[in-house]
Amino acid sequence: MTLSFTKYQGTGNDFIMVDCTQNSEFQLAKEQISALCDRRFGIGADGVILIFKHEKLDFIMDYYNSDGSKSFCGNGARCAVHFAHSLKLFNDTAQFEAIDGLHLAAVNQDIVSLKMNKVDHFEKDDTAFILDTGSPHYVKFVADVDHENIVEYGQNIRYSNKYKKEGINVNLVEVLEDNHLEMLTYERGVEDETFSCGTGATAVALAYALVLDYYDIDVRIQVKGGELNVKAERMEDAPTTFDSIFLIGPAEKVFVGQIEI
Ligand SMILES: N[C@@H](CCC[C@H](N)C(=O)O)C(=O)O
Repeated sequence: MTLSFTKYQGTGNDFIMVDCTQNSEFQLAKEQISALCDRRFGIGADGVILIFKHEKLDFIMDYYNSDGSKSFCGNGARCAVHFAHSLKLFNDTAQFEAIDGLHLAAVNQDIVSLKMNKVDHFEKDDTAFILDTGSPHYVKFVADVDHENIVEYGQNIRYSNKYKKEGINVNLVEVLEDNHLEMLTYERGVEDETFSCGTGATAVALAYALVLDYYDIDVRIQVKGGELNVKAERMEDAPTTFDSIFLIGPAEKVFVGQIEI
């Protein structure tokens, strides 16, 4: 069978998009997803996203990591919104369903602003923060990310007894200046460093607010593939709760193609 796809990237986190709006039964096996994402023998990507029609909303986003596992992906969602916009599934603002529930988003040229779901608790693991921003994240502040080996560090945490069953995404973050951070991410499901992680950037921004006791959050975050912006509000009467969380950044169509699967 010939599969038509569109390749996207959002700050270097890259995805294979498949328009399934005319084929609600379409699915890919785990082995097919891994083969498509393979950077030597396939198209190459961190994940695959299937876009389906929704009865009431603008679309459904079905995200798969490169190993075929499912989760929510913030950068993938921003790219999916840009792709759905190019398919004319909505005008300026979108409402769509993903694995973690409903999301709102807006497109302005190549910048996509994505509303993330409320985060109402966090945990500490020694000095690291554990937050679920649609996918689970381990956030550790370090003095200088340039001196860190994120793959080695990430694998040690992700495959530790505590996390090996469910897996966790691991982020190392350096504070460059007030409200300006730099981060590295090791992603479960890709099992490697990625150039960016949207749910990770969101977790990092919330952890930063917890450390500095900030309530009005507006943070710029340098990732390997560019820059993301996270805005959020921390509730004065419930300080472990964050709402009105927005992940903002570029999403770019890279190429279109067809491949035999
Ligand atoms: N790159 C993503 C996160 C993708 C999901 C993650 N690998 C997991 O399995 O939890 C993002 O931009 O959020």
